[in-house]
Amino acid sequence: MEIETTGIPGCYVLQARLLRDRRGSFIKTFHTPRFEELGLRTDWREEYFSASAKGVVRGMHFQLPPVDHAKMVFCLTGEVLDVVVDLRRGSPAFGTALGFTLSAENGRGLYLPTGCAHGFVSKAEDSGMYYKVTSVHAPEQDAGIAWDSIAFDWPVSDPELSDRDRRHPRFADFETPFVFDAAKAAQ
Ligand SMILES: Cc1cn([C@H]2C[C@H](O)[C@@H](COP(=O)(O)OP(=O)(O)O[C@H]3O[C@@H](C)C(=O)[C@@H](O)[C@H]3O)O2)c(=O)[nH]c1=O
Repeated sequence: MEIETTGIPGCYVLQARLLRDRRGSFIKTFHTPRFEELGLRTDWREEYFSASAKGVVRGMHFQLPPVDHAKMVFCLTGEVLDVVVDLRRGSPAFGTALGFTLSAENGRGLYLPTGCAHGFVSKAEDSGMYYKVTSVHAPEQDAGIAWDSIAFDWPVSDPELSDRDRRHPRFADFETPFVFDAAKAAQ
C-alpha cells in the first residue's frame, strides 16, 4: 500500500498493490502495521458495502461530532467518481471539493479524515463501494450537504438520489462544527 497526498490535508489516495494471475486479481485494502507507519487511523469500528447503478449519486455524507469518523473507501466492482469536500473551519482547503476515479481495475481507495464529506457518482452499471469507519452508525448524527451545492463539476445533472440526499442543506447554509487541527489532519 502506498499513499498519495491530495489537495485536502489528511485526505489520501490509497494505492493498493494489485496482484494478478490467471485466476483474476488480489488486492489488500488494509494492513494495520502499514497504516500505523503512514500515520493513518486503524481503529475501525464498522464496515459495510453498497451497490449502485450507473448514474446514481450518493452523498455528500459525514457523521457529526461527537460521533464523527474517519473513513476509508474502495470500489470493488464497476467504477465511481469519488468526491470529497473539506468541511473543517480553518483548513487551507476549506470548501475544496476533489474527485478521484476509483475502480477495481485501478486498485485505488481513499482515506478521509474526520471533517470531510464524502459522496460519489457511479460510472458503471454496478459499482460496489466498500467502507470502513471509525465510529458506529448513529442515525441522529448521520448528516449531509447537498451534492449539487459544492464546487464540483459533476458529470451528471439529474442523477438518481435517495430521498434523504434530496433534503440535505446546501454547503453555503451549513454551519460546520468541524475545526481544522494541522497536528491531527489525518485523524
Ligand atoms: C450508512 C448506514 C446506513 N444504514 C441504513 C440507513 C438506511 O436505511 C440504509 C441506507 O443508508 P443510506 O441511504 O445512508 O446509504 P448510503 O447513501 O449508501 O450511505 C453511504 O453513502 C456514502 C456516500 C458514504 O460515504 C457512506 O459512509 C454512507 O453514508 O442503511 C445503516 O444501518 N448503517 C449505516 O452505517
